[in-house]
Amino acid sequence: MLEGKPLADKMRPDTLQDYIGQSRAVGQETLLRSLLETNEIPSLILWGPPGCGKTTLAHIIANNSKKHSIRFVTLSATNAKTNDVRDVIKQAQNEKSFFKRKTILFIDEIHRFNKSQQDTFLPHVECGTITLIGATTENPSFQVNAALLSRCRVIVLEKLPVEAMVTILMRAINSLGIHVLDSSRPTDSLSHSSNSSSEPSVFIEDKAVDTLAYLSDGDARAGLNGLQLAVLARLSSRKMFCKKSGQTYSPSRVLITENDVKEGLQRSHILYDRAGEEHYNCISALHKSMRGSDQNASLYWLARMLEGGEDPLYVARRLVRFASEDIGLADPSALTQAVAAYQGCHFIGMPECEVLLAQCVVYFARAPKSIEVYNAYNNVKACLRNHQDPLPPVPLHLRNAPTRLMKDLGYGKGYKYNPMYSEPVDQEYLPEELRGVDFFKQRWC
Ligand SMILES: Nc1ncnc2c1ncn2[C@@H]1O[C@H](COP(=O)(O)OP(=O)(O)OP(=O)(O)O)[C@@H](O)[C@H]1O
Repeated sequence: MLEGKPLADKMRPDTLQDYIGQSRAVGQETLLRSLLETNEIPSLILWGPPGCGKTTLAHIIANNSKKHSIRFVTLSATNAKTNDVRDVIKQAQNEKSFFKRKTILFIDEIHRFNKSQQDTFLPHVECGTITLIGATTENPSFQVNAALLSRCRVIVLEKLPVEAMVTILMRAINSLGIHVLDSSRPTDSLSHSSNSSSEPSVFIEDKAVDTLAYLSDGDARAGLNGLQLAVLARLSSRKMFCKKSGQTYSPSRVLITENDVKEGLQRSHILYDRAGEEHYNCISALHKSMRGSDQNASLYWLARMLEGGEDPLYVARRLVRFASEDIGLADPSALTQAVAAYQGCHFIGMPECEVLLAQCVVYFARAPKSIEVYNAYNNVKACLRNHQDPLPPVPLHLRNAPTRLMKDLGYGKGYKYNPMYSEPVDQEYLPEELRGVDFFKQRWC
């Protein structure tokens, strides 16, 4: 549950029953609630502060619409182009005329579209080709075209109150299997709980939950991601190297305190999707920055991953690969550095191991680079894979001859044992048909 997507995305509710707070907008007696229940969705502008549930409400409407065969298309104004909007509208027109299917178009951060982009969908909202749902943190009176605004119902969502935040956090805490510790009975349940599994039991102080709910300032995403980072940070620093025994010791219980959640909250805006695209984008940026010998960029991408909750061992594994792939024989000790950094991370965990990785990353950015071995090895692989006939036999003189029969068959015959010669030995080591090839110079495709 803690791996992969940010917790806030995983906890996004699918139904109105699980949508907490916002009773003024979607409470039992509201017009919007009855429209949603009868699936008569008008064009809407959802206006509210970050993390209060605008996208979540759109997601609930989407879920409901799909049950009624209504298409739900999402675009984000941060990266969609006018042509993307035109494509959606064209398809909506086809769906409407050929299959009588309605289309709801959700535009996140609609205020980022300029006036002429917003004008693109105005006539199509007017004639009912699309139902528009726009989400914005900005006052729509200033950021949405007056003509478009007049065709949409504006729904004002409020900053989530502390009680709603507690409910949302508690739901996540329960689904993560975390136990809440009653601070009026200090460490009681912590010391009496038994745990036979290899996974540690995670506890959170009740006052840490209250503090997190309070400090999230009505932003459920910040609260949930802050919780996730606090738990991840505690779990990775759980492994301690026990100097006396020389072994890794992992306590079976982990306690999340008020300080942990405060720290998690401070970093919640940089939490990123550890299984998604961002994870691969960042590691690729790190790899390329080191390859380009840019020590500042290398450190930046490293910190962005670690601060975002990345597993330090994942980064360390990439460094081991980099040491050979990009530095290679230009500095063979790079591999030793990378393996040492990997082991160091394994012993001490986060946050202590971050400086080990930083040292290694800067070493690599500054190191001379050579892809000679990497290229040559790829050539050998290509040579083997492209070989049409059966692969050539191992030359007889290179074969081992542990039995009499093998000796009689000529195994090892004529082999020149190099240490016996004071001069370079003239001897072939490749199969006959490859004599003279140079994998370091020739290129195999
Ligand atoms: N009212 C709510 N009930 C339950 N969970 C909520 C609610 N509002 C937000 N959340 C949780 O917070 C996460 C973030 O909310 P959401 O993406 O809907 O915010 P938003 O208002 O669209 O924010 P932004 O403007 O930053 O995009 C959701 O994935 C969900 O887990």
